[in-house]
Amino acid sequence: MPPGSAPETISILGATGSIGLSTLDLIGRNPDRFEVEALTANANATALAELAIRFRARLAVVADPAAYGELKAALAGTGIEVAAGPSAVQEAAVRPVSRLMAAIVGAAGLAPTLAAARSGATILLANKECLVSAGRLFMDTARRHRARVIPVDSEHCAIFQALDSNRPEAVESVTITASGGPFRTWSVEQMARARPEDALRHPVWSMGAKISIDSATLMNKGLELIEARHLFDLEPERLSVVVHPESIVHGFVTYADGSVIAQLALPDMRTPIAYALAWPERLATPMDRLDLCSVGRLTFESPDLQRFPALALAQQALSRNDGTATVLNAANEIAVNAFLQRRIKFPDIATIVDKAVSRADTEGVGDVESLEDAVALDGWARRIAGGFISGLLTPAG
Ligand SMILES: NC(=O)C1=CN([C@@H]2O[C@H](COP(=O)(O)OP(=O)(O)OC[C@H]3O[C@@H](n4cnc5c(N)ncnc54)[C@H](OP(=O)(O)O)[C@@H]3O)[C@@H](O)[C@H]2O)C=CC1
Ligand SMILES: CC(=O)[C@@H](O)[C@H](O)COP(=O)(O)O
Ligand SMILES: [Mn+2]
Repeated sequence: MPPGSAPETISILGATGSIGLSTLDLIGRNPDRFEVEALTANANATALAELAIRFRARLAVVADPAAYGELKAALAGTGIEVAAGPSAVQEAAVRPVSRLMAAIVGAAGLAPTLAAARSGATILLANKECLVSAGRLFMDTARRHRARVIPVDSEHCAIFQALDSNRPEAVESVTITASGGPFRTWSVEQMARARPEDALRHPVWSMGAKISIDSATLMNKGLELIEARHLFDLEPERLSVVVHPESIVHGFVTYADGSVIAQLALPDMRTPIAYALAWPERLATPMDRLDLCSVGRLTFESPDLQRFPALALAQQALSRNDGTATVLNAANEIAVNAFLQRRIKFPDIATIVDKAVSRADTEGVGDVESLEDAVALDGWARRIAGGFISGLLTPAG
């Protein structure tokens, strides 16, 4: 940023979460460079109010209307605007800002992030489910309204940096890495007994609960393949996953001449977030630097689709152009919640997603041409997955 420039304004959807807090950590370290416009959360009014005060936000919004009273009371006399409800989150998302961090977890992020795309915003996209649920619609909308989409997901930030935008035809393949999650070396029998606390213990990253469970099933990598397809407009055949337990290499692009361009960094989300906050500039970060001699060895292996069927399910959805990925995503959200509530076992997550996708196939999956299509298909898949969980439905009907 040139000296004397006005600060950039930033809004954060999902400010109280893991990505939201890491973003605010960087903003707090650069008070001359960034100002906060709007912060949103779901129901965590106390944490949101504290952040809004500390970062001098102009607006604080909770999606859950039941949390409005608590937020209003906590911000009384501060001059910070307060609002509640999904439509207020959407209004926060379209407030004019320099950059919008989209870090709501799950398909709940789709409507506000799509609204931001329609407003032509510069979107720092962490909310991968929005691209899984409605990737073509989202990217077409962004293109039509000249919204810029800068990836935040670590692998996609890596690919974004490794891609040569002048030579898209020279890209042979794109590979994203997976840590392998907490169960990388566990047998099927061990995984059948895995408890939520085991699955939440990620070996490398500290993240929110939903993405941590997705990492344990490897569904996260499947969602990321679909995310990459839409973000970079790549054919499914060019996309692959390699397991890399050290999580130092985040992704790489193989070019027609055999060159492989990778991005490496210690696993800390503040690095990709800093990249997105400053692109095309670079923001200084306070973390340790990668020292390859102290890391010593970088190892790689193929994902085991037998032990991790969720990845195989997502790979099948990757090559479909209809709403299969919308169904996969919604059923996964329901199954992950049920596992976290100890209502189902760990392997049931993939089984329920499989059953929901098969049911959609049998009934004929529609296309996702609009937000309404995505919301309807998402709702249908949630009901179907919920029915399977409750044992009310059988695969035959
Ligand atoms: N954490 C990470 O390191 C990474 C995360 N991502 C992606 O970023 C996104 C956020 O992940 P993460 O920060 O871990 O998630 P968290 O669970 O830590 O935070 C989620 C945020 O979304 C808010 N939220 C939850 N539900 C709703 C809703 N229905 N409406 C509005 N807001 C809601 C939460 O508010 P409240 O606190 O009130 O519940 C919270 O602010 C996900 O899509 C994830 O896949 C991608 C790469 C890495
Ligand atoms: C930090 C990040 O980008 C996560 O999506 C991460 O990739 C999760 O770890 P896994 O590689 O285990 O899924
Ligand atoms: Mn990732």
